[in-house]
Amino acid sequence: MISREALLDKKRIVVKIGSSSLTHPETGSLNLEKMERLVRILTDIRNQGKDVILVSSGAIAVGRKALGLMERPKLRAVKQACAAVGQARLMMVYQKLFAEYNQVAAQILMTKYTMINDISRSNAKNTFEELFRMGVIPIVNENDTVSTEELDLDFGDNDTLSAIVTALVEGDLLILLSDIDGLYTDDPKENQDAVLISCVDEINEDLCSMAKDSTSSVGTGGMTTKISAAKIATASGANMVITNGDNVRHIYHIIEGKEVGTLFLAHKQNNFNIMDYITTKQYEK
Ligand SMILES: Nc1ncnc2c1ncn2[C@@H]1O[C@H](COP(=O)(O)OP(=O)(O)O)[C@@H](O)[C@H]1O
Ligand SMILES: N[C@@H](CCC(=O)OP(=O)(O)O)C(=O)O
Repeated sequence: MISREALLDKKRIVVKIGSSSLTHPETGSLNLEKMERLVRILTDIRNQGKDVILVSSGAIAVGRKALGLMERPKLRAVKQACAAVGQARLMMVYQKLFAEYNQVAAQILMTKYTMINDISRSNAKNTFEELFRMGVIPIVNENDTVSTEELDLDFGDNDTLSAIVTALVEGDLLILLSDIDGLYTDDPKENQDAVLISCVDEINEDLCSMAKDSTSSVGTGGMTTKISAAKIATASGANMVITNGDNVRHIYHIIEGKEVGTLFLAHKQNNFNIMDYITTKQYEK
């Protein structure tokens, strides 16, 4: 068994939480108790002297709920309108919760264009660094309201975005909080014989074929996008863990080197270039 001691003393940690972990499945409303525990733990980790980033989904789910839409929106303009309403509400809740612990939080909304353009990418990196110096916890999401799917200029999912952010800030640990314990040999919702994989050393085709899309009404990408995220994060030099967001204390357990979820081991590529992982029709021209 591979020791997880390598996860001890990680200095720069990115935590991503998905919409299905943030909301109650029965009603689609925010799970405030879970958010409260998450905020408390992130603040505590920040208090230990670590740099922390939260990548939070939920803008569309929260906006949808606020606007009373029963179905997941399909039309882009409706999705983008939901995100405009939901992002503001989400940040209002985060700001209130972080303020209870006297922790300053910031909002960073990114699009793929932020990464493609050298100046915006450099500005984003400098902003993250400055926020770390100031002891602030940045809360990141895709700028869904203006992201442009037509030109493949959107990330589309926050698993990939969180890995790109990890690479950008040279983070050393990415934790994906999901609605499931980790990567299984198949989607456990479809296959009862699926078995949890504890550690992944190499992301090969066999592994990719185990990861399926999401079947939830709020989640995006399922395990497919988490594998894409793992490729980026591990190549950039970060370890990545997928774990169940139901128990946010898993964040502590992971940092303590305990066996939780699925660990993807870092394999830093010497010539790692983040742009190799950001493909758009426009960029390829
Ligand atoms: N091999 C697999 N192992 C685990 N979960 C899988 C697998 N393939 C597909 N899934 C699905 O991925 C879902 C988690 O992704 P998603 O719905 O996007 O939520 P989130 O963004 O909150 O993580 C699981 O609930 C599960 O149904
Ligand atoms: N940016 C979108 C979420 C995109 C996404 O990847 O969602 P999820 O699968 O819930 O992490 C939003 O805030 O609604």
